[in-house]
Amino acid sequence: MAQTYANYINGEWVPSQTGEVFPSINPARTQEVLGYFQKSNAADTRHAIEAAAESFISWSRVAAPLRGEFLYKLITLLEEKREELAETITREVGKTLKEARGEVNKTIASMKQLTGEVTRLSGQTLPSFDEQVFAYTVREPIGVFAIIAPWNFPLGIGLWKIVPAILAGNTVVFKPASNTSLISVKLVELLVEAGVPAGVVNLVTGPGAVIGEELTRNPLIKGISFTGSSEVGLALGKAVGARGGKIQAEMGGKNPAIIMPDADIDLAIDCIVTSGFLDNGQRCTGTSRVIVLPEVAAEVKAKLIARAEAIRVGDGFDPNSVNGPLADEHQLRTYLHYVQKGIEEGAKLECGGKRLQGGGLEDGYFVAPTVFTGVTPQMTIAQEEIFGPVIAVIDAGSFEEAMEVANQVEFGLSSTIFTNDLKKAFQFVKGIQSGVTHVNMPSTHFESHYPFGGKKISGLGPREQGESALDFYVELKTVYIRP
Ligand SMILES: NC(=O)C1=CN([C@@H]2O[C@H](COP(=O)(O)OP(=O)(O)OC[C@H]3O[C@@H](n4cnc5c(N)ncnc54)[C@H](OP(=O)(O)O)[C@@H]3O)[C@@H](O)[C@H]2O)C=CC1
Ligand SMILES: O=C(O)CCC(=O)C(=O)O
Repeated sequence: MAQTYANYINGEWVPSQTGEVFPSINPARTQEVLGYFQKSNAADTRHAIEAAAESFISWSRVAAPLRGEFLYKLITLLEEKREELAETITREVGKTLKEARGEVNKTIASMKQLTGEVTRLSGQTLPSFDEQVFAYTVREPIGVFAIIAPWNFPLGIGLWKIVPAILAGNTVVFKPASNTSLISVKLVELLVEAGVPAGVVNLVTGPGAVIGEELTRNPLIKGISFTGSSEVGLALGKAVGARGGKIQAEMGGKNPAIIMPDADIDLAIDCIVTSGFLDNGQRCTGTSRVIVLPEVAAEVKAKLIARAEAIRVGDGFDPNSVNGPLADEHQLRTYLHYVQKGIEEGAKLECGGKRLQGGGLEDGYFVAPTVFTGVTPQMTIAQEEIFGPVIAVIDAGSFEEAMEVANQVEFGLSSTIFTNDLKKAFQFVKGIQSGVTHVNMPSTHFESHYPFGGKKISGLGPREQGESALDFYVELKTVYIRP
């Protein structure tokens, strides 16, 4: 019988007032329950919010450099438990062990980047018009923040939201994605072991809509940092904004890759396979549209299809697997829905497009990497985020048309172009409507010391990561002093 895990409120592991639990399962073997978690309600959420509000009084008064002390211990713990954490991620999300190790490594890099931030909580001093007046700005903590994290990078995204929030002197209520509750409990255990005081980080597991409603309505919550679907993120932004709260939402993408006639095609294909198919395309920065110029269209299509067909899908612990299963049944249904949509709307299904169930894959959410050609920019599979291993290849007659197609979506997170023409590369960088962009690189490439976030419906609020990481969690105070 799998273990039952509690919520973490005010420094104690406590059950939900509902008395109910829900399972988190292994998407590679759906009968395997990894643990049972609290099915929390509004009252549990209020309990966590009130504990966080009480702790804010003392935590916000701790000198900023001292608040950062826990981070050194946290990094050591992440390094010591690297393999155990990666294995938990593979077991719960389905991604291969190699990808899971990559997530842990990126998380450590991101935490290292944040170590100096508490001593860089700088303001400005500017000369006043009055020579008797000394004026400056300070950055102050705000109160309790809600952290709502997704399942695709449960350790990384959870920590790169929680840690800046508390470094800045705030306290948090953390609501992880339900299907990654186990790794999220482990994440909170690490913060506790690293010495984060009681009440500073509070964990509430359970249904997003129920917990989300209380987090959105409760005036003690000063802001919400969210990563997930645009549908939920935009709704949260509207609701929390209506009562004067803050929102930072990192949402979906429909990221284009343009392939120019002069591109190194093999490099382009390598990058697109990495960014579009690995992790089953379950990345907000994943390439889902390949826009190709006529001179190289046939070569690109043939090579992309061959590479998609060669991807080996299996349990994430099998060293021969390149892709594991999709994260859950919802993802499987979404994938099958969009495949059907693509066929119905007249795109040509070149490969994949189906659930894989033979040879030991019977009991998991395994699917085949999928390529559609003959896709037009208006088709649903060219417009909506699929978040699965599906690439839509769109033909464009010229660079100008390719740019138009690339920008003809509601999303604006990441993008890439493959070309050796410097002029075209700069034209692309200038004209593309995305928060992150690349030249001759995968659209998923990401380094935690640069700001990260999207334009259009891909992002709301200040950027995460880099030197902007704490911006969302502080307010400026302007001080004028006449001694
Ligand atoms: N930008 C990104 O990195 C991500 C994008 N997505 C996109 O979203 C699609 C659906 O995935 P899904 O996991 O359902 O995404 P959601 O946006 O529904 O979930 C993301 C997080 O929000 C929580 N949540 C759900 N509903 C609410 C609500 N009403 N109020 C507050 N919080 C809520 C979820 O909790 P719970 O798990 O309990 O529902 C989870 O913690 C994917 O197919 C993909 O397109 C998904 C994940 C990450
Ligand atoms: O690449 C990463 O580390 C995670 C970025 C992210 O949030 C995503 O692509 O979903």
